[in-house]
Amino acid sequence: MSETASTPAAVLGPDHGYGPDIDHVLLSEEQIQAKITELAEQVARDYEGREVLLVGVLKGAVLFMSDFARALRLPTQMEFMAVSSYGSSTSSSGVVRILKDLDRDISDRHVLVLEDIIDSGLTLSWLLKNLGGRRPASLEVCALLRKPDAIKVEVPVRYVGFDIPNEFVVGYGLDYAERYRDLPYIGTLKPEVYEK
Ligand SMILES: O=P(O)(O)OC[C@H]1O[C@H](OP(=O)(O)OP(=O)(O)O)[C@H](O)[C@@H]1O
Ligand code: HPA
Ligand SMILES: [Mg+2]
Repeated sequence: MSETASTPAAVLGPDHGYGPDIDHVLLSEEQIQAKITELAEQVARDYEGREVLLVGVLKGAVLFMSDFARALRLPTQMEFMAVSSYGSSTSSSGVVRILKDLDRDISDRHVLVLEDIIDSGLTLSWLLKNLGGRRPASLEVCALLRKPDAIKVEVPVRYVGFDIPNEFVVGYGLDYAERYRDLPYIGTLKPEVYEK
């Protein structure tokens, strides 16, 4: 579904005042929430009888983590790692920096990494190597979004919400220069926003 900037506010839902900056909505709040329910049901089936350790990749995955954890009907624990490779740019620097590491040892744990987006794949590829070295019992990825046409490094991903076109998107955790993370939907920005 692709809606235009003229989509009525009632359809878009709350936009926190960002509405004028949005070019078009790629995924509505309803589509995102329905997909999360679907992903959580699949994960609950696959991990039945095991305790899952959700590792949220900050900051982008913060909204996804909070909705996914509530939808997942399994006992889970949560850890967060903060990494950054984009800064204020719309393309990856390719250099992944750990801003905050996990608080606990993950050896022998069933780790499910929650990511908001796989774009070039550089962040996740680096992260999986890093976490894999800590000897978890299992290590899988659940990503809400993936851009198949932007991939530079193939990464094994067990669960994917949506494959999307190769456009820079914001909302539902995803930022441009730290803005728009709080939007409940995912959309693109008007070109003039980048020129500001
Ligand atoms: O596949 P890639 O090209 O590596 O891009 C994906 C990563 O980029 C974003 O994080 P970012 O570095 O912007 O940090 P943030 O989550 O704090 O916004 C996003 O949240 C992913 O972690
Ligand atoms: O399309 C994107 N939007 C926001 N942040 C991102 N980080 C990687 N890709 C994106
Ligand atoms: Mg970012």
